[in-house]
Amino acid sequence: MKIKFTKMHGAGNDFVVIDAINQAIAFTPAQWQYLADRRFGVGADQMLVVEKPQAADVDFRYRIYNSDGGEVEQCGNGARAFVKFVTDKKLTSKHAIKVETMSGIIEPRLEANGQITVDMGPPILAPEDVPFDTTDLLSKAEGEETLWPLDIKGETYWIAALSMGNPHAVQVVADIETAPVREDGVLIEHHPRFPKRVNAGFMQIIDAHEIKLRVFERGAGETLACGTGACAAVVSGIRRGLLASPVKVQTRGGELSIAWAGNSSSVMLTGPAVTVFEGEIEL
Ligand SMILES: N[C@@H](CCC[C@H](N)C(=O)O)C(=O)O
Repeated sequence: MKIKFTKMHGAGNDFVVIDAINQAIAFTPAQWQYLADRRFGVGADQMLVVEKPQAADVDFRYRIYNSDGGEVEQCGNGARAFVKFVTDKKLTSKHAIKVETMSGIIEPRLEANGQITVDMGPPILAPEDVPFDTTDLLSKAEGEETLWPLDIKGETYWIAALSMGNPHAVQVVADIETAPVREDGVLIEHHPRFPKRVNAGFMQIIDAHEIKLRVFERGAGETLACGTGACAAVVSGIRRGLLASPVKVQTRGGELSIAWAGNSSSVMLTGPAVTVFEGEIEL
């Protein structure tokens, strides 16, 4: 079976995007892994699938697969690539669309300057909904945020646990360049207190309106940028009293901007989306 795809990226977080409205697909986890493989396949952090919606009043269904082949709830950088893809392929004539995901509806829109803003919905803060197991843990409060101790290799890291539809553990580090993102990231991802695993974010505060961020993503390893990771880091920074909206997020792949008015308001993610090439692959 030959499949048409588009290779895209958002701040260096790269994607294989597949139109499943005009071609039928049903892949095994091994086939998703093959597509994501940088040597034997196309190469991507995530695969994004465009489907017809199931719910009423929604334009599309957006499905997301990590490079390990697992389907996940949300991908912020991918949402920007998604709206560029459906616009470029003329699957819609709208510049603002409603998209159904595993974790609810998000609303990406094309800005006049070519950037894309996504209404990612409100953050989910209750530990049981992240999900994060707090049994017998003693938390500490910082501003409005609750920080939890996480034991990694005999050391205690104080993390904020929150969800943007997908789970995140965010910690503040003094220097992003020397932070043990890969070594500790994989241990945090698989920590038994996160039953669905977790994306591990490491943020360095530059000032109230700017951070540097690296994320070790669940199911994909360290990526050049993580959109939901940027949302989670900024929400936790604002709740800790360290940041004020809007916040510029410097990642290794480019710049994102996050705005959040607090409480149950939506987190707004702005950044680029780029098409790299089109192709066809035999599966
Ligand atoms: N790169 C993404 C997040 C993709 C999913 C994540 N790895 C997970 O498993 O939750 C983003 O831009 O948000």
